[in-house]
Amino acid sequence: MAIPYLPKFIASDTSSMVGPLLAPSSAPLSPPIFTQDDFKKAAAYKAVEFVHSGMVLGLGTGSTARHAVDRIGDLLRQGKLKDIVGIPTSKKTYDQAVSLGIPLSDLDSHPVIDLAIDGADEVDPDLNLVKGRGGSLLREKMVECVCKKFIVIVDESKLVDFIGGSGLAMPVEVVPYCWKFTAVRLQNLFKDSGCVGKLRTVGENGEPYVTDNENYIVDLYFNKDIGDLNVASDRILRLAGVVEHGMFLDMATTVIVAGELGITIKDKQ
Ligand SMILES: O=C[C@H](O)[C@H](O)[C@H](O)COP(=O)(O)O
Repeated sequence: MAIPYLPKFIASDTSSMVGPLLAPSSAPLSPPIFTQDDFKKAAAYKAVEFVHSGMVLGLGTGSTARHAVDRIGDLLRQGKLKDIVGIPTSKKTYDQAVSLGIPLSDLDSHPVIDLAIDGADEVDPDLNLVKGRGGSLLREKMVECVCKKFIVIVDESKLVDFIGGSGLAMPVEVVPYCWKFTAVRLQNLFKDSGCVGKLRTVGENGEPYVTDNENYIVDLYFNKDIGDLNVASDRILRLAGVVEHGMFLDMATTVIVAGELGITIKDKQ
């Protein structure tokens, strides 16, 4: 069901809206132009409506999740939310939450989480996800697999017909030791899907990207559907040297999608 969201969204925060939304009413009527970031923010704000005082919250990572974390910080500052405990899913989110004064803890002290809100790189029709293109998949999965409710927030560009369907990376976190050996083994698992595995690098010299957990990431690219996702997951996780992969299967309880037509809320059946 598509819910018209723009009037509420505009009313809640106009400070970062693009020009046409702020045009005076006397201006000639033209269709509002929304950026992808506007959609991310709209989805994030809608998700934060599910947050209640006293909750233990998984705080996601990425350009969409950071809007949710900002919003939670705002509501705490305004006194509209109280007694929140945040469990950040990355060092970056930890820093953001600290800067906003959100009280934080970890899974050792809070092994059960009421609600997590996070972005995703791909969402398939069954609400399976690809996550980790920002490199935070391991901590995200650790936090989000112990949530009573996991709300995923995306703009409509993240919807795919099948996992891998965007043609972009499905990240796998691997230990640095003999990463090439592991990358080749990963690639060989999915030969039939034309899999290519590439070490994620940063900077001009192509240094390996290092995760918060001091590991590397091998990005897998497919040119075909990889078939049964649970089988694929098991095969990846059985390889020594693999720490975790970015397929989040059967974990999302709700996906909030923002796009040209408004906000759509999809609940896990
Ligand atoms: O590692 C990064 C996370 O999984 C992000 O949640 C995911 O990549 C989506 O990020 P963004 O909201 O920036 O598209």
